Amino acid sequence: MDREEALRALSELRGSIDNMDSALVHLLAERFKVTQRVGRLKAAAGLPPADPEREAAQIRRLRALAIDAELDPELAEKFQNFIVAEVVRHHEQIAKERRD
Ligand SMILES: O=C(O)C(=O)C[C@]1(C(=O)O)C=C[C@@H](O)C=C1
Repeated sequence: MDREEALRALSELRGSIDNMDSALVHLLAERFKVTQRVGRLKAAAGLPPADPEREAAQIRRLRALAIDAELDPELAEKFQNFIVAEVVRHHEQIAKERRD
């Protein structure tokens, strides 16, 4: 493969990466819209921001899905933990704003 061909192939692959990154941003936006509602619901009902049992079940499920999809389950777990930590932070903020 010469340099020209390599650059064409790279550009095509990057187009696909950009489409998938866009999809991820849209999915995350929807997920955070829903978790904001969950945060308000929990704060109104006096429920704790975090639910460790639910989190453990989500990790088990996502690790199994990742293995099935040939994705490193460690990556799936790290990604989920990163997202959920941010959600819990938002829930705590919502609960605090309700108290103040
Ligand atoms: O399901 C809940 O109870 C949520 O608050 C949502 C969520 C999530 O982002 O999936 C976030 C925090 C909880 O610890 C568990 C799950």
